[in-house]
Amino acid sequence: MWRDRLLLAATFTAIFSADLYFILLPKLRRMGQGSRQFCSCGPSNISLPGQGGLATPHLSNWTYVPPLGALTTDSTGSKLGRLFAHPLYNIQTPALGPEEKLLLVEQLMEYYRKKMSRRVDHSAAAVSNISVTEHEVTFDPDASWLKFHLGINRYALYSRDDPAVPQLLEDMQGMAVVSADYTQDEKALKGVCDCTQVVKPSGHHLKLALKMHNFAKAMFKPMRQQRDEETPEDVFYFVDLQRHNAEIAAFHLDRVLDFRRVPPVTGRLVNVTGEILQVTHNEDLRAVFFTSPANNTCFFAKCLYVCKTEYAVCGNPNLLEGSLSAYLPGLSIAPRISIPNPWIRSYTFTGREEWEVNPFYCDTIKKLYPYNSGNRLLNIIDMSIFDFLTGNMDRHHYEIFTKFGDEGFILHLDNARGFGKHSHDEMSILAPLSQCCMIKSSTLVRLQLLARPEFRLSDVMRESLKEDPLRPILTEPHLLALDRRLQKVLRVVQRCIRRQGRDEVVTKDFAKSTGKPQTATEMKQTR
Ligand SMILES: Nc1ncnc2c1ncn2[C@@H]1O[C@H](COP(=O)(O)OP(=O)(O)OP(=O)(O)O)[C@@H](O)[C@H]1O
Ligand SMILES: [Mn+2]
Repeated sequence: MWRDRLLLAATFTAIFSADLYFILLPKLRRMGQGSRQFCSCGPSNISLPGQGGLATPHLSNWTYVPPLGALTTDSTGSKLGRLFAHPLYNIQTPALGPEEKLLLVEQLMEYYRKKMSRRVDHSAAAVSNISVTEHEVTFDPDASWLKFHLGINRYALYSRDDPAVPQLLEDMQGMAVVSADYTQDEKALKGVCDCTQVVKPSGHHLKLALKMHNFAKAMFKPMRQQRDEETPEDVFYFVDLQRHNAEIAAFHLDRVLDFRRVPPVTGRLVNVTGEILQVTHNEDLRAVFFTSPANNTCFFAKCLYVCKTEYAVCGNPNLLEGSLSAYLPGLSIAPRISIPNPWIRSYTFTGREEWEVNPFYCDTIKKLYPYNSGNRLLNIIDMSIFDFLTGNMDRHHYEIFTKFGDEGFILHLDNARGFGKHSHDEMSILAPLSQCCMIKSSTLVRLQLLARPEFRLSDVMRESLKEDPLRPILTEPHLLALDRRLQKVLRVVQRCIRRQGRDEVVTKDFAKSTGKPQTATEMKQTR
């Protein structure tokens, strides 16, 4: 009996020691290593992309800093908070030299001071013949939109913890609108569309530039479709409506993916009478306003095939939902060029582009400047993943800032044709990825993270979109489609790896561009 007890005690001690040695101790050691790995006290050795191209700097230069700001805290067990606190989302770029910033403070202030003085002259002249509500405009050098402009650098439009971004979203939601006008591209068009072509030249959509009382400017796209309406099957992507909620959701998705290539976008209820009709100096814009039989104030786009009143948008009776996208710095101070997407679609009923019929299309592209070196092709592939997730087939061009030359990031502007069909995944949008079989390592690890249940893409997007005043921005089926599509992206990558090997497919954020940065003229010649 006594011997039995001794035997039992000895057995338990042995089991406990084995457990301690083989399981608990290694676990503790791993935890210890883990906290050292991501500490802010020295160079990081995260097993992530290692080589660092120009648009993704070398990791040994990057340091982990604890998350900052309301967007990144995790006091309530939020998945988004945990995502943004993850080491992958806290790798800081090295200190930026003046050449790596888009704008210099003095240059920007001077530019806007001049613009302000011109505005005073203009409004004084304009009041004489039309009754426009004149609002006070004040130039605030500390305004969030100026801080956003000043934060743009060669890596992204804003940094993760930049407090100017949430501030800018808040300002765009609540500030008084002091003027409204057509956007530049719409003015260039002067309401004319060539209807012999299926594709309009540009910008026949209802979109306006709104200016706030602190001189902030935003592009307004009104609501044209209910959240739960799906694009009918027989509608071509190029005649599909633009969706204000797609613009908003795309900004959030781009931030969740950590690209930061979409300017900040927020939803807002706009008073079409008080904040557009009564503050515009543009006679053409005033002329497209009318009152509907239901006594709602409406306006329509001045273009041949959407100028009819049945295509108008109406307030209820004055309030209308829309997206507001923060303007980028003007082209005269921060020039950008627009480059045709190599995977452009034909924009006709019958046409086929080469990429649709030639499975080796990418081999040709890889040899062509500027896709033959640097990050450009990988950035196009990032963009195709982004567009596939939203279902946007309308990426005919992309824009880059000329200042950063070939190594600059690609702007993801105009996302309004995404989120049209939740029940369909348009695999052809992924053609750059599936045909080139290349992906940045940094993009892949983030996608893998977002596929895990603890960070599930639909969950972090649902949470992020709750911050918008027009919530809910996406219906549940659209949110769930994001998870399904993410799995499809990962499957395409897996297939590539199986065929070609990991080293060929997963690019360690790419080698440096071999050539010197090109001038704008050189770049234009290649278009
Ligand atoms: N946030 C922004 N700041 C500054 N310019 C912008 C911004 N968003 C868009 N633009 C400019 O306005 C142009 C038209 O915008 P957008 O593409 O969103 O409208 P669109 O009606 O779909 O035009 P298009 O038919 O040319 O695609 C863009 O190509 C871009 O140059
Ligand atoms: Mn467009």
